[in-house]
Amino acid sequence: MTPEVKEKIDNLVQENKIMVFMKGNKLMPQCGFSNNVVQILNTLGVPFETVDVLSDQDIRQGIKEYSNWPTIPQVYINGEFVGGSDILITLYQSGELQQKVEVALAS
Ligand SMILES: N[C@@H](CCC(=O)N[C@@H](CS)C(=O)NCC(=O)O)C(=O)O
Ligand code: FES
Repeated sequence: MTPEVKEKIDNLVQENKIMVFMKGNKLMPQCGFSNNVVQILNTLGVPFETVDVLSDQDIRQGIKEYSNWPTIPQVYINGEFVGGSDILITLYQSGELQQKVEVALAS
């Protein structure tokens, strides 16, 4: 990943309390895994930003290196990598995601 791509990702995860790297966008997810994440965050009713990695190959590859995580989607909360679809589902079901989000939005 170039320094420019790293800086772009740094800015995205620092400027948005909940940042989602996904395929497609909120209104039209282009993959079921990305759709899972969007549906969970919509259900929680929290504000979140998204980046469509299908329209930015540098970010698509860069975010995997940045997070040391091989797949999309990737969710960041308060600048911290939380996980992909499976992890979000688990955290949502246990109530931990609500907690994390509340802490992040209050900070
Ligand atoms: N088990 C993963 C599923 C995500 C996944 O397998 N993503 C694949 C297919 S969308 C991926 O990102 N492949 C690499 C790529 O498309 O760049 C999760 O929990 O997020
Ligand atoms: S785009 Fe095929 S599984 Fe995500």
